[in-house]
Amino acid sequence: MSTKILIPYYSAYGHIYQMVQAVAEGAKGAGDVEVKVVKVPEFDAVKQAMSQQPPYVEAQEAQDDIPEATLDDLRWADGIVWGVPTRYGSMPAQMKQYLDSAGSLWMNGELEGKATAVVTSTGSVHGGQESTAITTFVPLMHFGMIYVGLPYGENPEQLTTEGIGGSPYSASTIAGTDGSRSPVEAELTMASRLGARVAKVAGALKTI
Ligand SMILES: Cc1cc2nc3c(=O)[nH]c(=O)nc-3n(C[C@H](O)[C@H](O)[C@H](O)COP(=O)(O)O)c2cc1C
Repeated sequence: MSTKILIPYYSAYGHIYQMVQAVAEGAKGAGDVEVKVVKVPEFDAVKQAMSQQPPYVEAQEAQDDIPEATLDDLRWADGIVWGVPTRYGSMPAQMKQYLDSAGSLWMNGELEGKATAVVTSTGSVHGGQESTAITTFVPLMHFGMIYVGLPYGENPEQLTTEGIGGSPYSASTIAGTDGSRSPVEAELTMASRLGARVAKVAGALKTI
């Protein structure tokens, strides 16, 4: 039976959306893998507040066809890669609301033993690349998931003094303080490798 990888994400301006597409490609390339990309619901208040901001409106329109994340998606998955842009050094409330809505799954241990990983994005180089991944790790441990990082051996791009994303804790990108930077090849490559790694780990865990 194929390994099922779920990629729930939130992306206001499209950077995380690009990164999770790379994760999906990597996961699909890892063998008999089925991938589902889903977006967590946006808040009405944010939709309204941003309705006159073209970068937000255009990025949302590009995601129109992506289905909204449900709790059954989490049940369906063997492995889950979360797409989590930074808000004040940690996850956005939209993503937290989705995690909080999964209380019944936590109570029933339904996510225990599933492989998991994080893809993140910040405005600036030091704006929370690592803190967002590490703080997202915390609820994932409460769910009993098995966290998959981004090893240096497989991702030598991390060994750099340049301002690019990627750390042992997560694949990541930098949006730029005005949002004008797009994910670069090295960041997309690391995201893709992370997708493949989670798919392989999730597949192996199914056999235990
Ligand atoms: C309310 C808010 C808080 C933010 N906080 C941070 C932050 O703490 N550090 C940072 O580098 N960028 C911060 N940003 C920038 C976002 O992280 C950036 O827009 C995002 O990573 C882009 O991803 P997206 O295009 O997928 O939405 C913040 C943006 C907003 C709207």
